[in-house]
Amino acid sequence: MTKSTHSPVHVVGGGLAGSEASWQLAQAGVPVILHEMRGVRGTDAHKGDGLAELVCSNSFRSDDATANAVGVIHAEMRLAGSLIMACADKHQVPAGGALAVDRDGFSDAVTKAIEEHPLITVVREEVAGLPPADWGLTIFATGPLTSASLASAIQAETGKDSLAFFDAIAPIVHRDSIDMDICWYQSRYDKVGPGGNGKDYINCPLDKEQYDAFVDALIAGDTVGFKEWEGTPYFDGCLPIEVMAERGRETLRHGPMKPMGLTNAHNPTVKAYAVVQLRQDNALGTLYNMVGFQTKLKYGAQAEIFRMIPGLQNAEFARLGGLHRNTYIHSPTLLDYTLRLKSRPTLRFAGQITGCEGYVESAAIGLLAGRFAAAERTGHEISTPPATTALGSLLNHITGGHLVSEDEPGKRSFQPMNINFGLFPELEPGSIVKPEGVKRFRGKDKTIMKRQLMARRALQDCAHWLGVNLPASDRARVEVSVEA
Ligand SMILES: Cc1cc2nc3c(=O)[nH]c(=O)nc-3n(C[C@H](O)[C@H](O)[C@H](O)COP(=O)(O)OP(=O)(O)OC[C@H]3O[C@@H](n4cnc5c(N)ncnc54)[C@H](O)[C@@H]3O)c2cc1C
Repeated sequence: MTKSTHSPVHVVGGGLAGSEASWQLAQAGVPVILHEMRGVRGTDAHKGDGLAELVCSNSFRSDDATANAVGVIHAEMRLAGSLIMACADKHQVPAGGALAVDRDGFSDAVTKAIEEHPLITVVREEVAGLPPADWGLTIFATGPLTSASLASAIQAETGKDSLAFFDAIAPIVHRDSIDMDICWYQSRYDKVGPGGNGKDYINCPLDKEQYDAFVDALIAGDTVGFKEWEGTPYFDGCLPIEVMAERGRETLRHGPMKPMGLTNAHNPTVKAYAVVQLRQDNALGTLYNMVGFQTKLKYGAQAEIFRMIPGLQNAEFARLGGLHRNTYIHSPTLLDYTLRLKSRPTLRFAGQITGCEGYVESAAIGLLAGRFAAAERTGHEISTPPATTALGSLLNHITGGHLVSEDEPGKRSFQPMNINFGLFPELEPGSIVKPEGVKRFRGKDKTIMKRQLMARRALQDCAHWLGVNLPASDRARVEVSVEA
């Protein structure tokens, strides 16, 4: 390892995040020792030894940087010199508007670039505990399938409740798609919690007929099974909603759908038979999660069944529910804004273990962790991305943009999340205006324009942050055009 006067940064895990973090460090002139256990020890999902192996689908999802949050984060990562995006672009296979890759070609390209970089040394070994003090700056990017011994060591450092082994994810809905002519704001028994005002929840009322139809649909809905190695992690407070429905018709009415302590603001004299509650999910108030609605229903079935709930008939889901094996830390309480562990600031976390979700998001957080560690190692001030960018929005979600809820003090309200426009700050009031010459400017057109404006703002702010010019390529296009 030559040509650098800096001491190395250690990166643990050579997946999407660890490879990207290593690349960013090395490109900034900082030597890296990358520890990857595959080669000596496998995981339950990876098949080979290549770096950045895609464990399931070969898609990086939408590549539309003009109106899709995933496309925007692709474009921002390209601006920041991402290795993962460069290799994905080089090994792209046809997939309509999505960016899909030849998985072996992609992983081989990442492995070659990392192994041939003069400042990176790859060591094939399991890191079974927290590093010795002489390692200095270290990034943990060991992913959703972090080895058991390392997970125990992280848990010992961060506390029993700070590491989750399963996602128990309730669906998250864009607030502006909820019909407030049917729903109303109210906390159960008007309870005022810390920072609340007695109106912290959105409530959706069901009468008996609607409730019965909903329970029937849940019981009949298609579900996804657990993989053999995942086990069946049902534990108290985390039963899938369809399993509760199967246990008895009234179970939900006495559980997550209980109507007690709530009065329908639109119809105060009629008591709802059951109520679905949604709780604010991000500090911006743009996203709401369906309380207690973790589920193993297939995605298509979820959207259809949850839109049966009065007020959610047009619901747009920022993410659907699930229950999966996934190791992740409670980042909002554990990490600072530059992804450092507060209790031990020489350690950073990156990738899915921080509570982001998806290949692209994991690589994006790896990119940030690598840049932050490089700045720290080279004695520069750490520059964080503006909150208006996709990178900044995701970082904000991970490190603190969530809410600590009233009745679940803190811990469980942080859920892994894909990038989506609900994580972006709202536009300036008055930004969305009917284009000249357009006769009908419907709600759908406004939503499209909002996304386009958020995408444009993100790319411009990201280019400014990085000190680069936006390329004139289609991918980084920022024009706004609303079709009516
Ligand atoms: C079964 C499954 C399917 C998924 N499918 C998709 C999908 O289709 N699309 C999508 O966008 N996302 C998917 N994900 C989610 C997620 O985006 C990916 O898991 C992604 O690879 C996460 O990137 P990462 O770099 O954080 O972790 P990984 O890519 O998993 O990389 C972590 C690396 O750390 C290594 N490691 C672990 N412990 C140690 C240790 N103690 N010492 C040294 N090395 C260690 C592992 O071998 C691995 O190479 C899936 C996740 C799982 C578990």
